[in-house]
Amino acid sequence: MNRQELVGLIKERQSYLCVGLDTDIQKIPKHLLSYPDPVFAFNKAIIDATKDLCVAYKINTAFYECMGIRGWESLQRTVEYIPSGIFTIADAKRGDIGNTATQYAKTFFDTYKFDAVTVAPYMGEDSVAPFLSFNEKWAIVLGLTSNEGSKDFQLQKVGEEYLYEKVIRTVMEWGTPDNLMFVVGATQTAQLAAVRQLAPDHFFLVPGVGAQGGSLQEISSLAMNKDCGLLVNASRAIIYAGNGEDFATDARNAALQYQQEMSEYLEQAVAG
Ligand SMILES: O=C(O)c1cc(=O)[nH]c(=O)n1[C@@H]1O[C@H](COP(=O)(O)O)[C@@H](O)[C@H]1O
Repeated sequence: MNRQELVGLIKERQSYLCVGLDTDIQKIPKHLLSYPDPVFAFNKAIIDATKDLCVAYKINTAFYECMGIRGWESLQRTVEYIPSGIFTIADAKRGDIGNTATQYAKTFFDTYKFDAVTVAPYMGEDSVAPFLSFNEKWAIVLGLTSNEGSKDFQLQKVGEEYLYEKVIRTVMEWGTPDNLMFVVGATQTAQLAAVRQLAPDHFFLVPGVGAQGGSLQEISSLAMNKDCGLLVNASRAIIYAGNGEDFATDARNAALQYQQEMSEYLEQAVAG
């Protein structure tokens, strides 16, 4: 999916919600365990219940890889089930030397047909470049993450600036706002305005609302740009909103709350 299509989808749906399919077989409702592929059965119900409210789904590959071949099958069924026209993210946080990175890019873009992959930039340009060489595909590079450990490296000063600022500034030279996004954690309130100033045109994938306590209101007021420029992810707060027979209805209600709030912020941005 290209940028124009993504921006159009956000406008049409009045939503910048990304539903995170971090599907843990230990946490899904027990009645699904008798299905041939319980993880896919869960994801299918969540997708059916939320597909008109979100603009993206993020599949965190860890939750699938840990189940071996069965997990990869659930992942494939899930990504194929997501309606075309919705942005799909493989949250795989890959990063390796160039020829290996090329194989990772082929895995997620060619074999599984995702629109985007999350990429860890620690190994430098040759590890990121292969993800930027596919038409209408995206690398979503870790910029400033939502977790406590972001203090260990990302928020250390390198000369006058934080390491994360140096990373974002450098990585921006490798791609364009048409094929490169950054991960920016919703919990990083003090830094949100600075990150937006650093990368005014890029989309940010923003995890950390819901279970990690980040505020949708804050991220929206501090980091929205003229094209919205945000994909805000919530995983546990949506997919585990309920745990009974009607878990999908509970997930829909949680997603609807996010979407309604987002539509207000989009309106305010247009008005202001
Ligand atoms: O790249 C990510 O998606 C990511 C980056 C980050 O800084 N923080 C973060 O939580 N994530 C992912 O975003 C999701 C957050 O899940 P919830 O906290 O349940 O909404 C998980 O899949 C995390 O792996």
